[in-house]
Amino acid sequence: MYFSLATIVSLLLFFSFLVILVSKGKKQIKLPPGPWRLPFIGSLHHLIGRGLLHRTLRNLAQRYGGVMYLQLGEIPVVIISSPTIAKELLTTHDLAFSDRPQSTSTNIIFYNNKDIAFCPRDNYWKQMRKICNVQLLSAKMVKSFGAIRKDEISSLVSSIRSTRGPPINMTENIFWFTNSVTCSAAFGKMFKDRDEFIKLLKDIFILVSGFDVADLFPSWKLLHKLSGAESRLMNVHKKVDEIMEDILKEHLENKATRNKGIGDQFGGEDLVDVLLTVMEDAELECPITNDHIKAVILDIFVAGSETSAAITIWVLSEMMKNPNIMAKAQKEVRQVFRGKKNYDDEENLEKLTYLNLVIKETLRLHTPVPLLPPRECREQTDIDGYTIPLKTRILVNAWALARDPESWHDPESFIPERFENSSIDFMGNHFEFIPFGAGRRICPGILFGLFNVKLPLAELLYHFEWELPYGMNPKDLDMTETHGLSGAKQNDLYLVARS
Ligand code: HEM
Repeated sequence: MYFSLATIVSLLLFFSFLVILVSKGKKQIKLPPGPWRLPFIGSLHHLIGRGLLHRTLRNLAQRYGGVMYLQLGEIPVVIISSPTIAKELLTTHDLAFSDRPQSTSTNIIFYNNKDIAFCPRDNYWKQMRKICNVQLLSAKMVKSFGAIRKDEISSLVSSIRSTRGPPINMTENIFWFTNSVTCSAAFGKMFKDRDEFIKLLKDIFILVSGFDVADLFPSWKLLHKLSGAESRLMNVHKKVDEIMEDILKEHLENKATRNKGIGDQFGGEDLVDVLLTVMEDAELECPITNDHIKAVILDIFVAGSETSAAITIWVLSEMMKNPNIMAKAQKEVRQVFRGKKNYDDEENLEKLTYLNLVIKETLRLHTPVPLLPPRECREQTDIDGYTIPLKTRILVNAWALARDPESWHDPESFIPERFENSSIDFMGNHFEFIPFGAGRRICPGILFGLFNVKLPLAELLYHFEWELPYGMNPKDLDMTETHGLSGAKQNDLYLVARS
């Protein structure tokens, strides 16, 4: 059957007319403004090859506003860069925006997102957040890990003391410290595969925090295979799973012996013990299995260790760059600790007022998670006069909020004193400063993380004088941030320690 050209044109005109009529019948939605888009890739050309993502997004937001719309491949994304709009999103509309989108990498690593950080906001997430707040990361539990922290810090101090002269890779040492503390807290002191496990965690962090282009084209299944990322993820996952299975087996055997009253080979209760006890609770709304336990424990490592290590390294770097700040913080630590028999009691950390200001200012200037992990819109919502359609991904640029010139005086400079006599805190109430996020999804590990930052800093200031290697001028210290989604320092920090 053949149609003449005139018939085809008439049909096309008829259908276009129908489409216009139908769309006029629907309520018009007003998307937030954003840069121009290309077919297929959308706005990707505004981001690729333009440097660090959070900086590029801030530059675009300066042109298009605090709420900006991008089309990244097949994914609609809204970027929030204004404290007022962040507040509206994370308080008034938090319920609509507390879901997480699913991605291939987190699905593979976290046992089909059976963890807390990347799982959707469902009853399972609610149950696990509660267990996290009340048991795993409660103030009581975190304080009970004080002995582990003391042990690990004294190994770090001894190892630095024994170096006697040559530059020390502080980035590696601090990363090892935070992971060792987390390992002992999660698995107990007798964990035999610790070194292998910590190495694998580094790989996981790189794979999970990368910007995987394949995730932007979910319908192109082949792209995931071609990029090679999937097989790398499966490989690491398999190795980590074998180690974690062994840990669970050992803990179950230990629990059985303990129940028989034969004694405890592992020392006090660790996070795996707590989760195994939770697993036995027949009243749980969402029963948990070994995979859930493994996913939650991995979460604690991935979400907690790199962030704490990154911020500690930035504090050290900023103090090396600003010798006056270093001198003031060191004087305070020595005054507070001097003459005390138990100087390393963690209560003393609270008395380090100036060091706490330095940490706060570092969290502002070097936001460890510059773009908060993506949220997904679960119902169409109006924000600041614009419509955010269902399933849109939301990226809150916490880094941009912390440098917003309308909220901060001289935002690019490192000035710890700005927080003196200021009520601004990082508990998710001041939207110009949300290094731990805000709303229902706010970080549950703030206390655990802060102990892992304050303790090594205080001890390193107390025991050593610090110098840059090879007579380097503090002005020349490289402060470049890494690529990827973490805001860590790109190059390792090397320092010379004098006892
Ligand atoms: C300085 C250290 C840390 C920083 C800067 C940090 C930052 C963050 C941020 C920005 C989020 C996302 C919040 C949001 O979406 O609004 C988050 C979530 C999370 N963090 Fe932390 N974190 C730190 C330490 C820790 C530690 C030590 C742990 C565990 C021991 C931890 C466990 C988690 C978990 C489980 C989530 C997911 C929460 C959810 O989605 O419900 N974090 N963290």
